[in-house]
Amino acid sequence: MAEMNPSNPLVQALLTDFYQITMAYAYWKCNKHNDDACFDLFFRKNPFRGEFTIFCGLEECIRHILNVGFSQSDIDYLRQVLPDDVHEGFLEYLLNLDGSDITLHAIPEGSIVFPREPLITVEGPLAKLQIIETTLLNLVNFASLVATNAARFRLVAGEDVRLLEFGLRRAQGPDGGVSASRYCYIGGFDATSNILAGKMYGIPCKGTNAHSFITSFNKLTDLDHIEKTINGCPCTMKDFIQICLSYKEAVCNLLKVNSSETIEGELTSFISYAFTFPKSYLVLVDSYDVFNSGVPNFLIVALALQSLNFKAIGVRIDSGDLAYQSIEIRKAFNLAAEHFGFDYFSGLSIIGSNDICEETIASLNQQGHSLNAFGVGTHLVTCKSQPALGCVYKLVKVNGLNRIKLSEDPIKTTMPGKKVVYRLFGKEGHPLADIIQEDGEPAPEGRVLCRHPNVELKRVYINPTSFKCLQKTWVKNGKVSEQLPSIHEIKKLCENEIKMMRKDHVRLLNPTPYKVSVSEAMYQMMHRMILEHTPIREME
Ligand SMILES: Nc1ncnc2c1ncn2[C@@H]1O[C@H](COP(=O)(O)OP(=O)(O)OP(=O)(O)O)[C@@H](O)[C@H]1O
Ligand SMILES: O=P(O)(O)OC[C@H]1O[C@H](OP(=O)(O)OP(=O)(O)O)[C@H](O)[C@@H]1O
Ligand SMILES: O=C(O)c1cccnc1
Ligand SMILES: [Mg+2]
Repeated sequence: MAEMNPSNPLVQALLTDFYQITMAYAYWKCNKHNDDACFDLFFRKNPFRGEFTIFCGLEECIRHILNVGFSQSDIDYLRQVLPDDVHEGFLEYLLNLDGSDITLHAIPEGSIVFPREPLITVEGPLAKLQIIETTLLNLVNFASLVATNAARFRLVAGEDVRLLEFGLRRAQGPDGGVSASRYCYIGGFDATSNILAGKMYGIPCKGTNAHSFITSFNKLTDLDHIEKTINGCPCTMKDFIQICLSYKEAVCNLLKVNSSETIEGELTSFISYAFTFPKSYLVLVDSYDVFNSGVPNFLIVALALQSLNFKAIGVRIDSGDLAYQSIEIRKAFNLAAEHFGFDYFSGLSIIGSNDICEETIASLNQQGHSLNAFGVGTHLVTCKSQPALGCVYKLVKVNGLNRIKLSEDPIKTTMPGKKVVYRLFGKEGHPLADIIQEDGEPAPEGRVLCRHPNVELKRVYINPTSFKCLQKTWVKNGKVSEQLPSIHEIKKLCENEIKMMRKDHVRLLNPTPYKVSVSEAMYQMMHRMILEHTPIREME
C-alpha cells in the first residue's frame, strides 16, 4: 500500500548505524541471523524534570517495518564500505531482506507512559531487528520528547487558551520542523504555522502577519489607486480608506491618543490586510507603539469592517510585557465595545508571542493576563530545556532464552524476557500504578502485589477497580494487524490520558513519581538472572 510508506523518504533501511550492518554480518557468518529474537524499546527517565512522557512515533515505526528493504544501489554502497572480502552471500541476504517476519507489539501512540516500560516490543530474526534498532529509536525519541513538551505547554496554559505552534524557522532542519509540528499537535497544540505539516498530516494551519508586512507600508495614498473591491462586498479601497478615516478621531479621543501621532504606515498595512481578509482580520500591533498607534489603528479598521458587516478577529503582540499589555488592550477593547455598542469587541482575541516558554506562561498566569492564545516557536520545537529523550533498544530474549544486560546503576539493568504492562485503576478512576509482567502470566486479579523492580522491600498491594493491558499487536509477520488511529484520534487519546492522571503526577514542578512496578514472577526471574550473571569476586 503506497500510503503506508514512511512519511519522510529519509526513513529507509540505510538510515541506521554502520555497526548494525557489521553486527548483522557477524550474525550471518555465524549462522545466527535468523535466531528468534525479541527487543524492547524504552526510556529510563522522564524528560523536563517531569514524571510522565507521551509516547509518539509508533505509526512511522510501523511504516518503516512494512517497507524496510535494501535497494541494489544500497547494496553496491555497502559493498564499498564493508571489508573487501565481504561474502556475496551476506549481500544477497541483505538484498532480499524485508519486514515480512517481524511482529511488533506496542502501547498506542499518544499514550502516557513511564520509565522502563516496553513502549515497543519487536519479535523476529535477530539480524533484522538489529538493523532496524537505530531507525526505530530515531523515530520515537524526538517524537515523544516534543509531544511531551507540547503536553506540558498545554498543562500550564490550561484548556481555554489556544496554542499555536510557530516553530518551523527555528527547528532543527526540515524534518525537525515537520516532525515537531506533527507531534506538538498530538501533544496539545491547536494548530501549526507549518503548511507542509498541515498538508501532510491534516493539522489545522493558522497564521497572523509579521513585522515586515506591517512595516512595508508607508502612506494611505500608496493604496488609493487600487481598483479591486473587498472580497464579498462592493466596497472599493478608496471607499474603505474613507470609512476607516471616519472613525479615527472617535477612536483616538476614546483612547486618549493624539491622532496625529498614530503611524500612517501601520494603518495602511492594517487596511490592506482587512481589505484582503475581511473575515479574518487579525494584525500585529507592536511594530511601533502598541497603545499610541497599534491598538487605535486596529480599532479604526475593525469599526470600518463592522460597518460592512464583517467582524474583526483580534491582535497579536510580539514584544514587551505581555501581561500588562494584554490587560490594557482588553480594557481598550471593552471601552470600544461599550462606546460603539459592539459587544463582541470585548472578546476579541489577543495572541501573545516572543520566546515563550513553559515558565513564561506559568508566570503570566500568576500575574494575570488577558491573552487568549500563545504563539510558541523556539522553546517548543527545539525542546530547549532538554534536547533528547534517552530511549534505548535492548535484546530481552533470543531462541527462547531471556537475556539481561547488567549495570552498576540498577536502573540501567535491563528487564529480561518478553513483557506486557498493565495499568491498574483505583476507585476514583485514576491510574494507581503500572505493573510489568512476563508475557504469559495471567492478567492481574483481585489483590495485586506490585513490587519495586530493584528495591526488595518496596512492595504494595493494590486492589484495582479495573485494569487494562497497554500493549497491542500492531504488526504480525510484516502485516498490519490493528487499525491505525488517525492523528486526531491520537491527539484525543493523549488529552484523555493526561486528564485521567492524578494531578500531582502531571504537575510541572516537583511532581510525584508514578509507580512502575513488576509482578512477583517478574521480580523473581529478573533477580535470579542478575545473580546468575554477576560473577563473585575472589579476595585474599
Ligand atoms: N509579564 C511577563 N512576565 C514574564 N515574562 C514575560 C512577560 N512578558 C513578556 N515576557 C517574556 O520576556 C521576554 C522578553 O524578551 P525581550 O526583552 O527579548 O523582548 P522584547 O525586547 O520585549 O521584544 P523584542 O526584542 O522582540 O522587541 C520574552 O521571553 C517574553 O516571552
Ligand atoms: O519567539 P518564538 O517562540 O521562537 O516564536 C516564533 C517567533 O517567530 C516570529 O518572529 P521572529 O522571532 O522571527 O522575529 P522577531 O522576534 O524579530 O519578530 C514570531 O514573531 C515569534 O516571535
Ligand atoms: O503566523 C504567525 O504569526 C507566525 C508564524 C511563524 C512564526 N511567527 C509567527
Ligand atoms: Mg522573536
